[in-house]
Amino acid sequence: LRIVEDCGTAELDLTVMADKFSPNTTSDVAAGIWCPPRRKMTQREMQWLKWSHEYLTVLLKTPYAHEIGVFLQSGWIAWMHTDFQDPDWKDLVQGYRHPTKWELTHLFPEYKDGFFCTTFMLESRLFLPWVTNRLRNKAVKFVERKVQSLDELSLDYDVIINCTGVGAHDLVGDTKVFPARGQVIRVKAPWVKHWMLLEGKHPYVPGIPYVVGGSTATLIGGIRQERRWDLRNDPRDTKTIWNGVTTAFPALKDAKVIEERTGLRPMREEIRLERQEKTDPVSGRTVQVIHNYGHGANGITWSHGCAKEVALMVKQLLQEKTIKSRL
Ligand SMILES: Cc1cc2nc3c(=O)[nH]c(=O)nc-3n(C[C@H](O)[C@H](O)[C@H](O)COP(=O)(O)OP(=O)(O)OC[C@H]3O[C@@H](n4cnc5c(N)ncnc54)[C@H](O)[C@@H]3O)c2cc1C
Ligand SMILES: CC(C)C[C@@H](N)C(=O)O
Repeated sequence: LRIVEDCGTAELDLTVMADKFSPNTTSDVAAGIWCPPRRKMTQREMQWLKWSHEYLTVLLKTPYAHEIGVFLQSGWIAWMHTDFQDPDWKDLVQGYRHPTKWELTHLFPEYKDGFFCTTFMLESRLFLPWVTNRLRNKAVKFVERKVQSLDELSLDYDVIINCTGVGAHDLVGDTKVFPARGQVIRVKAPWVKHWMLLEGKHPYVPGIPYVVGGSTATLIGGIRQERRWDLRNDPRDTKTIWNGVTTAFPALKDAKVIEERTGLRPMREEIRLERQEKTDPVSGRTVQVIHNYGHGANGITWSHGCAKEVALMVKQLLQEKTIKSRL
């Protein structure tokens, strides 16, 4: 969508290729809260976050924001330790502050610190169908296909944008990418109006439970299993989620279950967003690859900022006239 909006379609013939489309992607499993990781950010990462935030600000003011899953929600991260450090992006979200004494005493007993803020929600299960329709209306093609190697595409396309998430591990043999398996339960609990995420080992709350209000359902979770690849819902994880969430937030005990989903967060030490020139081993034809994957537990948060940089790279390629038109 960013490429279409920033580069136009006049010069471009675009195809979106994937083995799974919405509602069957990792992004469809995500809660969709705009919350970056709490680590030191580079200047480039801060730029992506600013671009993402700006884009959501524009979407929020459209009359169809609610239909595409964009809205604001306030909430807390409660932190078990006293060493909590304010993140570099704290001024991008609204009203960032530490929890009050009342909140720590009554909402998050035993937790020591954390923060409260108001931030965006972007629900992929509503947003992705909207993007798909918009792209179809711009004559962008959609092809369901599993790609085994980028070489398969180098005869038919001038630019390949590799946004394969955890799939990049096999597709381009990037062993730095690995899954952090997550499982979530969508429940009917319209009384939940805030997100709450508990972090660190608590004396009696099991796991790392979280609750996030959505436009039609509330999402509860807290599973994070590194290097586990299977996508089936595991009843042991269901139990862990229920025990953690209902111990911390007893009002959820009677919430009706709508569905359970499992997804693989595409973990990588840093996001890979870079250009690479590839020469087809058989034909000798050169193709431009833009890699954009490895967004970890926060891919919805990064998405528009990274997409904007990809669009700038495509624009640059068009200016260099190194490509013709097929993406
Ligand atoms: C439980 C859970 C909760 C989360 N909550 C949040 C949240 O609240 N906020 C947030 O910012 N992030 C959250 N995330 C993280 C976020 O979901 C991911 O970072 C994001 O979805 C990654 O998006 P992606 O497009 O890179 O990957 P995906 O959504 O996995 O999309 C990759 C696409 O590439 C295709 N593909 C892969 N390999 C191939 C191949 N070889 N051939 C063809 N197609 C291929 C796939 O079929 C898919 O269509 C959460 C993740 C989980 C699991
Ligand atoms: C919903 C969020 C509080 C947590 C989400 N990023 C996850 O990876 O599960």
